[in-house]
Amino acid sequence: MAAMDDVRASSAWVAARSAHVVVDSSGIEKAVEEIQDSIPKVKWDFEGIHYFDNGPLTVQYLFVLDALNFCFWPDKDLSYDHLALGLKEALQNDKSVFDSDRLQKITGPQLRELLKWPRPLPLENERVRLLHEVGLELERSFEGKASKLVESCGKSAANLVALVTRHFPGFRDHSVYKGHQVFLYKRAQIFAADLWGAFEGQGYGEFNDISSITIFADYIVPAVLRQLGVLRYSSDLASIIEANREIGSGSEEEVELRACSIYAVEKMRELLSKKSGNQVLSVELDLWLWSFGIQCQSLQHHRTLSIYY
Ligand SMILES: Nc1nc2c(c(CN[C@H]3C=C[C@H](O)[C@@H]3O)cn2[C@@H]2O[C@H](COP(=O)(O)O)[C@@H](O)[C@H]2O)c(=O)[nH]1
Repeated sequence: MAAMDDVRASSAWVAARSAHVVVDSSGIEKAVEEIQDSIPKVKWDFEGIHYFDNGPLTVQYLFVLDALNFCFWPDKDLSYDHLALGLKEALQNDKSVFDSDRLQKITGPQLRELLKWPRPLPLENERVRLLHEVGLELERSFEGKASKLVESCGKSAANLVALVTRHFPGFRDHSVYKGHQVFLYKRAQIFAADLWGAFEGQGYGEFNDISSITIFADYIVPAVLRQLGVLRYSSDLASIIEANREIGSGSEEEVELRACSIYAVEKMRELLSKKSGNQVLSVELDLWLWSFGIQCQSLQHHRTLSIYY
């Protein structure tokens, strides 16, 4: 559980000292009141864009997908959907496309071609480097297979997050805030959640501690939480976001946006279980918040160049 305790404790630490973002407890009460009778259930892959064959190749696909699941906004026409669908089609055309030896050799133009994207991808060199890292470490420690990585976590999502962040530096999503190390682990956690969602809690998606996962702090969820009145921003931060000005990776503003989102949803979750007596999963709340966010055209989000989300 240690990896998930780190995420919860360090997010709470930030929320207690946050200057630019406020978690509004009356906003939480209101949001919870609205959804307590029926938390809107959103089906994983509601978009119908992911590869799924119920076997190890799906695990390889999801790991590659989540290795690249970040920073789409610098290209206004690009979104997560293009990535999920592009990788799915690439795999359908060539079952060995994500073999670890091929990942280690992939180039920017090849990745672009796989995704049928006509111009360089945002942070393309980093995306390529991360695929090389994934290929190399999978080969070195897991017989080239992401499915072996998942098999070695003993049906624990928290172990999987710990294992992924230990072996793959590109997944070590953390910052230092006011001298304190803060763990957010967005892509490592979403990998566990994607397995759970895709395999419907069975086989490679069976985790006996899926409730230990938090939400995935990206650039959509904070914007939704703000819209719901759960988060409030300082006027300076609000005007930076409104003007589409970039926020530096690791800046106090950026860490607060992400950590306060995790903390606020944990609070929502506590309140929901207190009121209904049922345990609510962060994974479910995340998917509801995120799917609401991407369907909301007018939602403005913060812009940070980051490989983590
Ligand atoms: N919190 C959270 N963030 C998520 C996802 C997903 C996709 N999850 C899949 C799993 C099952 C579903 O069926 C989904 O397809 C992507 N993102 C993040 O959003 C941003 C992309 O935005 P835009 O540029 O507009 O496409 C980017 O930071 C990306 O990393 C999620 O579920 N939760």
